[in-house]
Order: sequence, then C-alpha cells, then structure tokens
Amino acid sequence: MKIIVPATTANLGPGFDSFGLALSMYLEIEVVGKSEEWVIEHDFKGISADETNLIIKTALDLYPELVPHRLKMVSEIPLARGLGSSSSAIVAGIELANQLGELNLTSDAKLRIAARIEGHPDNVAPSILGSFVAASQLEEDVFYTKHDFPECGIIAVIPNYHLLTSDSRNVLPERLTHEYAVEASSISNVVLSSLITGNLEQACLLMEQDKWHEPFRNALVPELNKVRALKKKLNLYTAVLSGAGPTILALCKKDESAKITSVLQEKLNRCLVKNLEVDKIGVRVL
Ligand SMILES: Nc1ncnc2c1ncn2[C@@H]1O[C@H](COP(=O)(O)OP(=O)(O)O)[C@@H](O)[C@H]1O
Ligand SMILES: N[C@@H](CCOP(=O)(O)O)C(=O)O
Repeated sequence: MKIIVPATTANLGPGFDSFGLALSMYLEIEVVGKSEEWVIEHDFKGISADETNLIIKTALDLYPELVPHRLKMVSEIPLARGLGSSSSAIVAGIELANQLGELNLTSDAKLRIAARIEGHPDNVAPSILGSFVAASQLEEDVFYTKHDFPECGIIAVIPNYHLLTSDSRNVLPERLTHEYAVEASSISNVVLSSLITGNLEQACLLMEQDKWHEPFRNALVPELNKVRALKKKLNLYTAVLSGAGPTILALCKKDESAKITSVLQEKLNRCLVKNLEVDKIGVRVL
C-alpha cells in the first residue's frame, strides 16, 4: 500500500491561516509490512526514523493499538520551506491510521483532526481535499469550501535555507487595530470572490496587498522583493510568500510558465525554481 499526499501553498497573500492550494509535489509513504518496531526509512537529515517521527506519532495518537510496521518515505516536498511539509506528514499519519486501523474516516473527520494538530487549516485542507480551499477553524469545527483554481502557470521559487513556520509566526504582531483589520479583511474577501469567479487579474493585484502577514515577514525573505522586481520583465501576474516562506509563489500565463521558470532559475541561481500544477485530488491510497 502507498499513501500519497500533495504539497500545499498556504495564504495566497491575504488568506492568512485560511486559503490553501494543493500542488503537484508529493510525499509518498509505502507500507512495507509488519515489523517488531515502528521504522520509517527515508533520506531526510535530522528527521527521526522511529515512532517519534511525526507521521507515525500522528497515526499512533489517533489509534494507539496499531501494530508496528516498516514504512518507506520518499518526498519531493522540502522541509521548512513554506510548502506544507508538516501538514503533508500529519495528513499521511492520519491516512496511515485510517488504513491500518480500518477507521473509515470521512474527509471532514480527517480535516478536523489534521487542523487540530497543525493549529490552522490552510495547508491540511487542500492536502486532504485537493484544489483550492478556503477554510475557517472555529474551536473543534472546520468550515470550508473547495473550488477550482483559475487556469494559470504556477511557479515555486524555493530558497536554499529553512524557515520554520513557528519562527516566521513569531514576527507577527500580537494586536492590530480594528480599522487595520477591517481593511485587511476586505482585501481577503475580494481575493476570494475574484478567484472563484475567475477574475484572476483582480485577484493577483490584491494578493500582493496582504496586510495580515507579508509586511511583517518580508524582511525574513529577501528573495520576495527580488522576484517582485522581475514581475514586469517576466510578465508575472503576482508573487507572494508561500505559506510562512521562504518559498515564493509566482503566478503567470500558463503557456509562458515553462519559459519563465527557466529564466527565474537563471536569475535566482541559489534557489530551486519549479513549474507546478494544481493537484485536484488530495491524499490518495494506491
Ligand atoms: N515527512 C516528514 N516526516 C517527519 N517530520 C516531518 C516531515 N515533514 C515535515 N516534518 C516536520 O515538520 C517540520 C517543518 O514544518 P514547518 O516548519 O511547519 O515547515 P513547512 O512549511 O515545510 O510545513 C520539520 O522540521 C519536521 O519536524
Ligand atoms: N498560515 C500559515 C501557513 C504556514 O504554511 P507552511 O507551509 O509555511 O507551514 C502561516 O503563514 O504561518
């Protein structure tokens, strides 16, 4: 059995802790067979290979009686880069418990469990459901809508350093004024309505007007301004932080994305630049 989970890009500008889009980079877990102890083989440095591993820990927290298994993990999702690696691991762990424990969890149940563990639903929702999701976590409940994302080219510019989400959340202010929050929220509302009605031009314009997180995180990711400086020249629609950073999500015309990806790769040669698609399915089991 294989469990496959897509990467995700969260926030999309002003959808802080709420908007997320599933992407065509994958975490793959193969269940090799029963074993004396839990083991997960993988190539990630600094990530445990026993039952303290986030994937196994998530599965055991959900179903402590699970019989130990040997697993193999292969992942294209880089750690701590703003592409939802921790969410993909949590979703994989929930699916592992679901399959081995025959729990028959619905997507809604998986989403509630995953959002409680991750603390916010924006990555876990598209990781489970695929496509573009707007979600709100209110205590134990998660409310959401899933949508097609407007057709466009999707490029991830991935810097060669880690930025833990927890560190990137530490630079956010504890308080904002009511007036500031009203304006910030009106921007989010119009980005969402523009995306779901197919007005990509207006959505992209306002995605860069985020007031919830980017103004405070900008200094942590110098590559963001570098990509924005190339917007006109490369004909990019928009460039925003992916999740908590440091990856930058750039949108462009679909038929120009391969060319733009190679130009960005040349210009930002310390980053890895990837031309991606929307994953419309979310977590699946083969
Ligand atoms: N496949 C995985 N297996 C185990 N732990 C993982 C895996 N992916 C991510 N993690 C954990 O999540 C951390 C990164 O989470 P986070 O800072 O939220 O970054 P990201 O933006 O990639 O989600 C890693 O340092 C690691 O502790
Ligand atoms: N809304 C969160 C999203 C974190 O996403 P990640 O991919 O960086 O884990 C935030 O912006 O902190």
